[in-house]
Amino acid sequence: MNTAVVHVHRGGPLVALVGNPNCGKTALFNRLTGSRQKVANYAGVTVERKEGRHTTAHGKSLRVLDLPGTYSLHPRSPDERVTTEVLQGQARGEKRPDLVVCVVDATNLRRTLRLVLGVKRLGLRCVVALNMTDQATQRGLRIDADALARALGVPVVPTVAVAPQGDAALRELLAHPETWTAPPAGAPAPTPDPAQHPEGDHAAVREILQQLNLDTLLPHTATDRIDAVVLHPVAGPLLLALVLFAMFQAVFLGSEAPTAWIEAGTAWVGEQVTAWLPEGAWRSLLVDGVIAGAGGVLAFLPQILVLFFFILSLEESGYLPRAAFLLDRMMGRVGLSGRSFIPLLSSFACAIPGIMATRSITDLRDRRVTMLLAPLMTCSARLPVYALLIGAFVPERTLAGGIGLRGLVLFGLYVAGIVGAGVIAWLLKRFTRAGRQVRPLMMELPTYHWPSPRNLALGLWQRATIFIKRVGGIILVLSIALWFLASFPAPPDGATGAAIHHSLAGRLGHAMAPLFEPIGFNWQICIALVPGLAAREVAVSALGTVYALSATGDDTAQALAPLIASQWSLATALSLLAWYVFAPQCIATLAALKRETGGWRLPVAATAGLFVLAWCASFAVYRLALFLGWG
Ligand SMILES: Nc1nc2c(ncn2[C@@H]2O[C@H](COP(=O)(O)OP(=O)(O)OP(=O)(O)O)[C@@H](O)[C@H]2O)c(=O)[nH]1
Ligand SMILES: [Mg+2]
Repeated sequence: MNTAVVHVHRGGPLVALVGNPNCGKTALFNRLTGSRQKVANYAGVTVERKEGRHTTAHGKSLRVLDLPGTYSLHPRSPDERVTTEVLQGQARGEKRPDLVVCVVDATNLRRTLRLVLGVKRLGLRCVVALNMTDQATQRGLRIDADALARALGVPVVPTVAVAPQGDAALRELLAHPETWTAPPAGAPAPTPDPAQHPEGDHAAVREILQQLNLDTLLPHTATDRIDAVVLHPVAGPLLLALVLFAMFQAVFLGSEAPTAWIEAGTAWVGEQVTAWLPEGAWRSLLVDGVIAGAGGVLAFLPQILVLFFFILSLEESGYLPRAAFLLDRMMGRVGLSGRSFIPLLSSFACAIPGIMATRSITDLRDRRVTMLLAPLMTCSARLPVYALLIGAFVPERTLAGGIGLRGLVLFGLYVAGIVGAGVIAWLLKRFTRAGRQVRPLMMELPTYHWPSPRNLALGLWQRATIFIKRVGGIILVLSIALWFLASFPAPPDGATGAAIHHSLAGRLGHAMAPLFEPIGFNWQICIALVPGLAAREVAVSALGTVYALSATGDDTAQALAPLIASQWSLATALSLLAWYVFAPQCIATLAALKRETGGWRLPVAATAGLFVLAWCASFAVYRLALFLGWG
C-alpha cells in the first residue's frame, strides 16, 4: 500500500510576535491568546516557538506565534535562529507569517527600531506594538505613536502587556480588515542583506528619533540607584550571598507548619484506611504503597513552594542578570562566562529547562559545558530527599545570630553541587584547548520592577500543580510498581522475617548491596536508588514503601524520618546526601541532553562520569564520618 505524507497548515492567518529579548513579547502573547507561557525579567526566557490562538472582535481566528527574542536577523545562537527561520519561511512545517507584530520596548527605541527596519525589509506585512508605554510615561518619555507610524511607514499601537486591557489597541488593529489587506510596506526581498544595511539602519533610526524629539539620553532612574549597591564590587557579592542564604533558611523555617499539617493529614488517612479495610494485599497496597509512598512525598510541597517563591521573585525583579554579572569574573576563572549563569540557575528548578535555556548561549563549547553542569545544580526534585534526611538527622537547633542549623546544612548541600560543577568546569578548561579562550560577557541589565503579586501567585499555583501531578502521576505509578515488586513473590511457607526479603525488589537490593556497602548503603537504600533514577522524589516514596514492608508483625507503623534516624548511622545519611549531590540525573534529563546535543555521546559520558563521581564522593564522606566516630 502506498502512503503519502501531506503537510497541512492549520487554518487561519499566522501572526508572529518578534522583537528584542525582554521587550514583553510573551506577556503580550499570553494576553492575546490566554496562554500561560513563562514571563520573566531577563533576556532569553523564551527559547522556542510557542503557538496560541486569538479570536478577533469580528470572530476571525488567528494563529499566533511567540518567538525567542533577537537583536538582529543574523542569528548567533540556536534560539535566535528559530526566529529568523520563521521570518524567512524556512521553519519546518510552518508557513511564512501573514503578519509580524514587532514588539518594541518604548524605553529603548534606539536599539529596538533597527529590528523593525530589518523585518520590513524582508517584505513581511508588519505592525508595531509600542510596549512598556507605562514605564516610558513614568520616566517622562512622550512618544507620539502616529508620528512614529508615519516615520516607519507601518501602523504603531501603544501597549502595556502587563496591564488588563493593555493590549486593547493591538486587538483592535488585528480585528481591522485593512491590517490584512493593505500591501506590505517596503520593497519585498526574499532574504535580508545584512552586510549592506546595519550602518544605514543606524542612521535611519537616529533620524527617526531626532524627528520625534527622542534622541536625548534618559536621566538617572531608580534602577541606576539600586545598581550602585547591587553591582558594587564589595556590597554586591555580599548581598548575593545573603539573598541565597536567606532562601535556604526560609525553605525550612517558612514551611514547618504546613508540612506538619500535610503529614498529619496523610497519617490520618492511613489510619482510616487501616481501620476500614481488613488485613491483606489491598490494605497493604493502599497503606504501604500509595500512602507511605506517594503520600509521603506530598509533605514536601510547602518547601518546594517556598523555594519557588524566591526563584520567581528573583526572576521577575530583574536581579538575575545582575547576579550573572557579579559572578562573571568568578565563572571566568573556571572557564565559563556569566552567560551560563541563568541556565544554571534555572536548573535549580529542574535541569530540563536549564538545558533548554542554554539555547541562548552563542558559543558551542560554552553551551555544551553548561549543559553538562546543569544536572549538578540541585533541582527541586532533590529537595524532598535532602529535606527528609536533614529532618531525620540534623537537630533543629539555632546557631549564633539566629541561623537555623537545618537551613545551613541545606545551603551547604547546594553549595557542594555548585563547587562540584566549578571543579569539573575548571578541569575541562585546563584540559581542553577551547576552554582557554576568554569570552567577554554581553548581557543586558533590565529595569528593576516589583514582581506582581498576581504573577507570583500564578507561578506558584503552576508549580504546585506540576508537583501534585507528579505525585499523582509518575510517583504514584512507581510507588505502586515498587509495592508489587517488593511484595511478590510471596515468601515460601515457613519463612521467617519480613516478606520483602523474598520479593523481587528485596533480591535486587541484596544483589546490589555489595557494590554500595563500601559507601555505607544498606539493601533498603539500594532498592530506593533504582526508581529514584526515574524521578528523584521517588527515592523518598520508595524508602517509605520499603521500610513499611520491612516491618515485621509486631513493629508498629512509624513515620519515615524517625524510623531511618533510628536505623541508619549518621555516616550512612551523610553518604546518601553526598550521593544525591552528584548522582546521575533522572532519565528525563538524559533525554533532554540527547535531544539538545543530537547524540548519545554527552548523555552517556555524563551518566558514567556522575556515577563514578557520586560513588567516590559518598565513599570519601562515609569514610571521613566513620573516622570521626559517626558510624
Ligand atoms: N511595566 C511593564 N512591564 C512589562 C510590560 N511588558 C512586559 N513587561 C515585563 O517585562 C519582562 C519581560 O517580559 P517577557 O514577556 O518575558 O519578555 P519577552 O520579550 O518574551 O522576553 P524573551 O522571551 O526573553 O525574549 C517581564 O518582567 C514582564 O513582566 C509592560 O508593558 N509594562
Ligand atoms: Mg518571551
